[in-house]
Amino acid sequence: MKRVGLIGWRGMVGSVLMQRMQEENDFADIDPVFFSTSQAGQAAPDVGKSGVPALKDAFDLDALREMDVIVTCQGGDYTNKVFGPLRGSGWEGYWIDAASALRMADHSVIVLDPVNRKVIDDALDRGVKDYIGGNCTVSLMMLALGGLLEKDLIEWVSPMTYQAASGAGAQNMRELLEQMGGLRGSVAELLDNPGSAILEIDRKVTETMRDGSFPVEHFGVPLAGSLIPYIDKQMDNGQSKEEWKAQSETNKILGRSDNPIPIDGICVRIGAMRSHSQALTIKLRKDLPVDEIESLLAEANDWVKVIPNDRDASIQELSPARVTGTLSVPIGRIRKLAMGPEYISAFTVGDQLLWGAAEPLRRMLRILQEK
Ligand SMILES: NC(=O)C1=CN([C@@H]2O[C@H](COP(=O)(O)OP(=O)(O)OC[C@H]3O[C@@H](n4cnc5c(N)ncnc54)[C@H](OP(=O)(O)O)[C@@H]3O)[C@@H](O)[C@H]2O)C=CC1
Ligand SMILES: N[C@@H](CC(=O)OP(=O)(O)O)C(=O)O
Repeated sequence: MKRVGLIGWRGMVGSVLMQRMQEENDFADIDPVFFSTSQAGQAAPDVGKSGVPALKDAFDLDALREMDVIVTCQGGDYTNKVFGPLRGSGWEGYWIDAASALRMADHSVIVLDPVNRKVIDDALDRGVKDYIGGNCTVSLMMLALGGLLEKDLIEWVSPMTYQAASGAGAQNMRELLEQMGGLRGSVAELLDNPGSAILEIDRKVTETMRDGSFPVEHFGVPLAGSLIPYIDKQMDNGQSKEEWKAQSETNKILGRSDNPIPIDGICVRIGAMRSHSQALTIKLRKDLPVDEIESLLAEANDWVKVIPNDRDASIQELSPARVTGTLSVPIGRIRKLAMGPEYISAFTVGDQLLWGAAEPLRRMLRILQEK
């Protein structure tokens, strides 16, 4: 049984990973060892197994070196600090990581096995040891478009995203709710009176949002009742780092970095809690009928679900409210665009903590166990 070191397991992504591993009974097949950067010595979480040691220090290279596999959701700073010295000390175990730090490294593979199992298997055969989860928006888009990507039917994609607060972290989710509550509170009396003027309500809400006491410590600006058209760092070419990831990561996942599919759009943070949505403009390599496109998409994997392009099905099925907490990746609003027969639209939604972060990692751990 493989000794698996788990780091970052009590964070937001890590907790979702733990929950999924328990649901799928993954702990039965591994020998888990839990680490912490701040709580070494405390009791390990109960995963229904005896003999699990107390939390080890996540910076203790000797303890880490004893692991056959390390799974970390602790974040890029931790990876940058520990990975180099650990490998430098001769450790040859498998490193599975949610953070972006090693994604584009030559020695790593980005894992999304329903889409790139072959790339993963080839890498395992070549002795690659570093397997990194993709960016949430990228993984969710690729699961949704798997059927078209597999058949190389996409010439280019422009994703315009509507990303949830969870992508920015736990504190940001809390801040979004504080902002929502603050806005509601500022007009409570007016709302209680059905006869009050809506423009007065609107004026007060806007005033509250712009007030210096409005909670914006984590987002920097209001998100509730507003949006933020920039995610991650600023790059010199005008893209945000989140926008840059779309093309670079997708093509690395597909193993076609030398013949990349152009993918570029604008990433926007909206006031959803933990599911990302994206509106896609796609240029196909040829004119395909919509029903054929839908069949290809629907057949690609067990999680994608094609939603008919009608109003009721779209508003019921294609929303964060519907998708959050599930592994389902619905895609709908598929239709030909006015630009020509090769141009189609689509809209897709997915839980960014499940398929967007935790699920590809636990599945990679499963793949290692099969080997
Ligand atoms: N948020 C996201 O959507 C995504 C995040 N990622 C990656 O995963 C990394 C971790 O993200 P995320 O899970 O959001 O980070 P969190 O901030 O939720 O957790 C990170 C670590 O903070 C420590 N911690 C301190 N106080 C607490 C507390 N009260 N509750 C829980 N943990 C606490 C824990 O480490 P310790 O036990 O050592 O103290 C924990 O592992 C990111 O940096 C990113 O690289 C990847 C994809 C998506
Ligand atoms: N940047 C993503 C979340 C994330 O953690 O992405 P990455 O794993 O690429 O750093 C978002 O804000 O929604």
